[in-house]
Amino acid sequence: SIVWMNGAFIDRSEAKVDIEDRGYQFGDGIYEVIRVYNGQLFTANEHLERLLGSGDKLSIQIGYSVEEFKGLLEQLIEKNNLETGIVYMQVTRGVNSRNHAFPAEDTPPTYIAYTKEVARPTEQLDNGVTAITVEDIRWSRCDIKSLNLLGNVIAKQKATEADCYESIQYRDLTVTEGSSSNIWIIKDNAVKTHEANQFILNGITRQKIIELCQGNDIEVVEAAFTIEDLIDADEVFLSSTTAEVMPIISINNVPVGSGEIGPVARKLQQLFQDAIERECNQ
Ligand SMILES: Cc1ncc(COP(=O)(O)O)c(CN[C@@H]2CONC2=O)c1O
Repeated sequence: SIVWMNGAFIDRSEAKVDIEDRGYQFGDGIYEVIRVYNGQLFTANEHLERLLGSGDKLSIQIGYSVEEFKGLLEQLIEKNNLETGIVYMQVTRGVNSRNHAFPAEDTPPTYIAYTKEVARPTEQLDNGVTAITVEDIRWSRCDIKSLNLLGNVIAKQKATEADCYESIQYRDLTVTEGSSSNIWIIKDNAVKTHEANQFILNGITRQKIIELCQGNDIEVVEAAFTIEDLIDADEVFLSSTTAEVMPIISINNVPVGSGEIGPVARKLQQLFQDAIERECNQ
């Protein structure tokens, strides 16, 4: 397959990273995962705006505009004949002899983008998934989509070891987000999710769901909720670029609500599907 690396389209086998790349040595970089349906990028502008925003927050000098990146990613999708999948895109602070402090400002970032076939998780979307709760041990800049993912990796590993799909993280007793997703509860027909601050990633899917709620008379509140609220919810679901609107039917082996996927999650799945069809004329 073809990857885009540092301005050139090359074969995947030629893509090499220097042993002193700061992404490799410090996790000093940022990334995005963008969905492709029907051979078309979905919510690319939002993802690429967030990528540039992550660069600003870390003072990584990104040398491409949203439009320039979008053009390159469309070429990459074309070259790999990608129909349904993702584009993984990453920018690090570049290569320099190992030193914690930033290298000279004119050090070129390392850019990589590659495609991957990823089917829609239809079985899980139809039947729901399971989750466990784990303490959120991450740093306090989770709003930056950085390569510093060890806290997320450990949380996801715990879910996997428990034969679950996701870990629901909490700080003190407040639910923050999943290891690679945002978390939502529904109680008395009101949808609630953690506010977008430094303790969660402001998911693009999260933003789309809020938009869909507001446009379809579904009450939605961006506010923190506790583990208690989670256990007491009528419905729970997670959201991410790859998981879409993913119902959670049990948490720590306890069924959520009736144990069946609820009507609000079903409605949001339909609205999200409609949004995909509109944008990717699927
Ligand atoms: C920590 C975290 N929170 C929330 C989300 C959801 O954000 P989006 O709605 O913008 O996807 C992600 C997605 N992480 C990407 C998405 O898929 N795989 C990943 O690592 C994430 O890693």
